[in-house]
Amino acid sequence: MHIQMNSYHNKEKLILSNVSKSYNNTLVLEDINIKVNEGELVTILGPSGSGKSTIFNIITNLTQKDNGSVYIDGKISYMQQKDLLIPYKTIIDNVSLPLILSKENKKSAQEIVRPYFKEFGLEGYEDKYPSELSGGMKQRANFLRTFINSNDLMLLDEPFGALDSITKANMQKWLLNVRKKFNSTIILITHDIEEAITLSDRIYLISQKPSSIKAEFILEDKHKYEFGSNDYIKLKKDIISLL
Ligand SMILES: Nc1ncnc2c1ncn2[C@@H]1O[C@H](COP(=O)(O)OP(=O)(O)OP(=O)(O)O)[C@@H](O)[C@H]1O
Repeated sequence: MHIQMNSYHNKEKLILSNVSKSYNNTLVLEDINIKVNEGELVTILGPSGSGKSTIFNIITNLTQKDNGSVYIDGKISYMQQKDLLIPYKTIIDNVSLPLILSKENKKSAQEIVRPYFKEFGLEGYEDKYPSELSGGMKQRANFLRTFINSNDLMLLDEPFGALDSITKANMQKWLLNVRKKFNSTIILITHDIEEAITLSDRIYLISQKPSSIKAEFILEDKHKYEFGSNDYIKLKKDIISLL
């Protein structure tokens, strides 16, 4: 079980140095440099096809890099873009899966995950099936399963991409609260500029073909970037001008 409640130490949890990748002789990622500190929420922001998922696949070893190095301190969990809930298993069984895979018996796995259902807005849905949940709830269940696997270093690929704008806004607020409570380290992929500004401590802007990091934005004083503030509008303009 890897749920941790760390305090912020400014310790590096992930470093990608000069990572490059080609597919069929086409350079997709060129000299990617990314650093993530403990307790940070860092966003990789870029257009579709710019290689964002490939970065996550390299971090998790699903894809081999051609060059560069990857340093990881801790246990990674990965929430991929697609909904991976198993349709014929209940929500509690879906969420328990990482523990069962690490040899926990079903009953004790359920005892471990059950207390989190309230915090994740899933209370009362333990014994339902994925098809009985709304899109937002399914994503919270997906997120809880990822969190149960490890909240040490969470990789979230477009976690709210498929949601309507109201559900998305609620989920963003909810993620910020959960993240503050558990001090998780999170790297999140998005192509949504507003989402990146709302959620991030830091944003890496990735350009296209071949993809490299075009800019890094540090949002030191988060409350200055509240929706519609001068800093928010200026940052959005700066990002758009670079895309
Ligand atoms: N296994 C693969 N074989 C060949 N090409 C691939 C493979 N995986 C990704 N690519 C190509 O690499 C590029 C980057 O893909 P990737 O999925 O990483 O982008 P992305 O930024 O995550 O896009 P999206 O936001 O649409 O998911 C694309 O041009 C894609 O077609």
